[in-house]
Amino acid sequence: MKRLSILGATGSIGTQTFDIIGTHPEEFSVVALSFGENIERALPYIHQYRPKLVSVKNDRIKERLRPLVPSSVKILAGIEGLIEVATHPDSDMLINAVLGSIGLEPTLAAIEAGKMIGLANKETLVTAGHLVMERVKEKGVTLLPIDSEHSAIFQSMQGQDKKAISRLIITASGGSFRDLSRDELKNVSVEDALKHPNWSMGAKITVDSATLMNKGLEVIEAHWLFNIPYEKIDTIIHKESIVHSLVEYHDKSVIAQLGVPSMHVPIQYALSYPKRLELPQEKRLNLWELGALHFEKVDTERFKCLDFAYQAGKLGGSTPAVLNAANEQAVDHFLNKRISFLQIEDLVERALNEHQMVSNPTLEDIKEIDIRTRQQVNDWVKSYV
Ligand SMILES: NC(=O)C1=CN([C@@H]2O[C@H](COP(=O)(O)OP(=O)(O)OC[C@H]3O[C@@H](n4cnc5c(N)ncnc54)[C@H](OP(=O)(O)O)[C@@H]3O)[C@@H](O)[C@H]2O)C=CC1
Ligand SMILES: CC(=O)[C@@H](O)[C@H](O)COP(=O)(O)O
Ligand SMILES: [Mn+2]
Repeated sequence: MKRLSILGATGSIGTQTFDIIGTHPEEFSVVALSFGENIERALPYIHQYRPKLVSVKNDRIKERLRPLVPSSVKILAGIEGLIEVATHPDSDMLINAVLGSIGLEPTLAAIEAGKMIGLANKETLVTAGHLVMERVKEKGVTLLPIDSEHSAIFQSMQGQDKKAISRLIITASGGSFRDLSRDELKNVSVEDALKHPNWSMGAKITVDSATLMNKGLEVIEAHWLFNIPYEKIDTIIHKESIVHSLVEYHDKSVIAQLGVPSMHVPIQYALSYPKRLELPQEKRLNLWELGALHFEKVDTERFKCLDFAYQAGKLGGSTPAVLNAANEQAVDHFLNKRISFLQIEDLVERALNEHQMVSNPTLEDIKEIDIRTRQQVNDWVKSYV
């Protein structure tokens, strides 16, 4: 029985993690979980799995939750709570599915506590990949990808000679606006941005998918996870999201992982690794139903964020943390209808241009840069209106 801590339990990844736990109750239990504000969604999980510890976004939510759960459940709030969930002494593995750079510190704390980690929170590696991977190595901790592309790459590397990898090829659906012209992108709505063609995900990552920033974040995530230079990481548009990513080897052999677009598969693989459990509720991939799979080059003229991410990744130091913070804040403004879709990339570009890079940032540097960048973006947005 693997005992789990889950951050972001009420989100898209969090709830699909519970689907897997529910499918294999003999394999997994939940000792601690966190969520933000969605008490209604969290309550059934708390009552069914009886975690010892629950953490919420703030004291207001904590007070609302207290009378609704058994007194034996300890309730915490804020970043301290996330860290306690991530490092709970009774847990074997952390599933980090919280949204945003707030996920970094709990990941680092879990590594220090020697926990196995299933990582959906890509912001952890984007903001501080150098710190995270150094500690992973030193502590000998197992860090397993949940992001579908990284799970595909990881699966395509099993049993292979890692030194013989010549290229990673990360597939991108192209997002909600894949076929729109630059001119048409000027006036797209939030509602349209949230209509992802293939995946049902949280709002922020769905917008990132539409700007192609998600692919940019994934390039940086792959660089750190697999220790591959940026020059050897390619991206390609694949509108069906069936080939989840590919690994090319020196002998030009290319190994890929395929499947219907469902996060159940990578979540379960991380949970059960190195075992493969049955996944009866998931659809089979019948290629004959699709007939054809399509691939095309990414148009970085129409979607600038992917290039920004490559540039930030290559510059390194504190630059990816700025990219991420500016993007998180800009997407939040877009979702709240304060800025237009293309202003997301303007704000990210401006933040990158104004940043004085710190070459080997500490956790404290990164936290400070994250706060400062968000403030800058907020000030710029205020000046727009
Ligand atoms: N969704 C997907 O298919 C994929 C997601 N990912 C990554 O996984 C992560 C989660 O994404 P997704 O599940 O889509 O996001 P969601 O927005 O669906 O869920 C986010 C979760 O984080 C919680 N949360 C948000 N802010 C806070 C906070 N300040 N304190 C505590 N908890 C908080 C939310 O709580 P509440 O809602 O209760 O407020 C919710 O449980 C992201 O890093 C994303 O990039 C990666 C690959 C695929
Ligand atoms: C499911 C998943 O892993 C997402 O990150 C997905 O990749 C988003 O799709 P695109 O960014 O390719 O549109
Ligand atoms: Mn992904």
